[in-house]
Amino acid sequence: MKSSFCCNCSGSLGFGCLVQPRLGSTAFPPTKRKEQTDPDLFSTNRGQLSRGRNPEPRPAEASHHSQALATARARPEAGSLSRIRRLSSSLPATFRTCLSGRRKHTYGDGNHSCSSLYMASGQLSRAEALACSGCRHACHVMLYCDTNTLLFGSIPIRHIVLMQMRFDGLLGFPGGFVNLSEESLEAGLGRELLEELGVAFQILEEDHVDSCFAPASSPASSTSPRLITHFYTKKMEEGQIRAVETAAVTTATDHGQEVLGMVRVPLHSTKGGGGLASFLSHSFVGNARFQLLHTLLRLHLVAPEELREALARSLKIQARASEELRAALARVEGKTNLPHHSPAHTG
Ligand SMILES: O=c1[nH]cnc2c1ncn2[C@H]1C[C@H](O)[C@@H](COP(=O)(O)OP(=O)(O)O)O1
Repeated sequence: MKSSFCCNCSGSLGFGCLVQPRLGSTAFPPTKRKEQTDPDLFSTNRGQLSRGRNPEPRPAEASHHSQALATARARPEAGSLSRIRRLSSSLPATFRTCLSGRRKHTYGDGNHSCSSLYMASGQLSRAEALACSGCRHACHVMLYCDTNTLLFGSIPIRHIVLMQMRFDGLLGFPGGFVNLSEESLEAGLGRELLEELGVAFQILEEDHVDSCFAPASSPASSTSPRLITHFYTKKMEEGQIRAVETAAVTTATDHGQEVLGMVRVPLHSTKGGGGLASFLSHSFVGNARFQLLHTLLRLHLVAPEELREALARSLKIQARASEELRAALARVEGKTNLPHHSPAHTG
């Protein structure tokens, strides 16, 4: 998570080493990603100006520019970056602040946000994201593999998907902030992965899935530069995933500090309604839950109907948890019915 480039890893695990031998890190080469895509529950309309299934009214003066921008985004090759910049400079001032990264983005009735005004769910193309000089950038990756392992000898696990428990108690993907003045998105992500997982990865541009304006973490953060999160996926072999899990607790410099542990996402459902539903009811950092859900569908790791069911159960689990928390808080505040606290036993 921090930018120090220290690694005290053990020897190579046989996938080739991408860092200095003295670092002795495990390393994984790039993999060619051939992932299927399809229309899904969480359509992101990547690279388009459409605002999804519930379009909001668009100010008339913006529509001409928006159409031109849409065309530029739709054809990301051949000078589109400069074209997007040129077009954005001709946008009304309120629209320009969106692209320049400052979070002052109210328009008209004040209810629209940069992401909802003319971008679907805050989604933006890679070129547009890179053109945002005033934005901060963070990259995260979902590492996953297929598996034949059976839980309790009968429940197929099907896929291993890695996330991590962060220092702040939230679930997220490995990765972190990237400094675009010093490194590319992928190089920065590789640096973060080395720190957090103790493994050198070569993440490629073709592993990039989407870029998105992050939701504001608090009202107080409304004046700070906007954060764009870039999301990647990387399919690996099961042995490589196991090696990552081992390195993450043995050689990663961030282990026990910024990263409290790697976790596998349970994709199955137990008879009692646990598994994926329980996992989804936990707290996630930023838009990590959305990234997970979208990717599970996009890669066909979970069927849409299974996911719907898990989400419905998840809401019930959360409602129950809210009740428990409210009751616990009432007990703590009222200091009634608390378990009797006795001095430590001395034996
Ligand atoms: O998994 C994630 N998905 C989307 N956004 C994320 C995720 N993890 C963190 N974030 C957001 C919120 C954080 O403030 C920034 C930076 O990420 P982080 O991993 O905390 O960065 P450092 O390791 O401290 O560089 O991105």
